[in-house]
Amino acid sequence: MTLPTPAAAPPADPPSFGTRLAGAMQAHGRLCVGVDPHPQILRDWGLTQDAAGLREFCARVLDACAGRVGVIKPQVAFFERFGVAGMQVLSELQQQARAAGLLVIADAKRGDIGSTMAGYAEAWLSPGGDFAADALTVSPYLGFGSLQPALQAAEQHHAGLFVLALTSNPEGQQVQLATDAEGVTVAGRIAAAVAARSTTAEAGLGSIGLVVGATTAGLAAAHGIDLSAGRMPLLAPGYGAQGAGADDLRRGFGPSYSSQVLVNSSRGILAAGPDAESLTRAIEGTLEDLR
Ligand SMILES: O=c1ccn([C@@H]2O[C@H](COP(=O)(O)O)[C@@H](O)[C@H]2O)c(=O)[nH]1
Repeated sequence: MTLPTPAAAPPADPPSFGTRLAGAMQAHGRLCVGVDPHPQILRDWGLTQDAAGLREFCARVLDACAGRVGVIKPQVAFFERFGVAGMQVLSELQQQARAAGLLVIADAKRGDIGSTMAGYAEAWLSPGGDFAADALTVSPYLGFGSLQPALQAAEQHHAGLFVLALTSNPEGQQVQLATDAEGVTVAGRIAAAVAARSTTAEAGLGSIGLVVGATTAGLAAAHGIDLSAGRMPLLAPGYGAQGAGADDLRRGFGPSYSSQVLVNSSRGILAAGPDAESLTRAIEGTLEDLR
């Protein structure tokens, strides 16, 4: 008699992005290093303006980040400018970073009508895809509802989204602080919509968060925007090169700072390179400043 082969146990679901992010922040602090290979930074680092220069830049940044920070945020624009070869380097960076235990937030700021949004979500969030990331930045300015396919994909793939709410650039306020008939700002409506979607079922943080600038966080309270609802992760660019300091972050985010805020610094860290020791010192000094 042949015995039936026992059914293999289904693979366990990975923890949600919010759980992974909370763990990474607990282990390594609240710094996200921005991987922004600006033309000037490649020049300053003595690297060529091509895919080879880009690849060397990424290898050095990755070496400095692995084991020291929990999260990196490649700026897709600076890879895209080198065409297919640049995007190949981005794909390699994302895969190597994730294999080294870093979370990767792809800063691609995607946003389109729903049917097209599904294509973007598949490209950036499907596990096994060339550009698979832990989380993606998205723009809600075609209407929050247009992000529905990305919200679904994030849930299906245990990934995260950071929805632009109150961006770090001053020009953003013309749109983001405009008010509707009830006097509620556009950013406030987006924050409320994200908070309603944020799932905190596992531990710590939700998986759908907001981008709120380190330079603009103070405007949230001034305009009645609740950033603490739903324990949304808050990605805060604008620290360092754009002028905001740790005091601005603490004041601007108030009680949300200690539990929800992941601070991005790109040029502020990269300006210390290419010397590995100086890069490491910049990362460690920034981690200390943000503690
Ligand atoms: O509101 C936003 C959203 C995204 N960014 C991006 O973050 C980095 C900031 O770089 P720094 O060199 O630290 O200023 C960059 O990739 C931006 O595109 C942002 O600045 N503000």
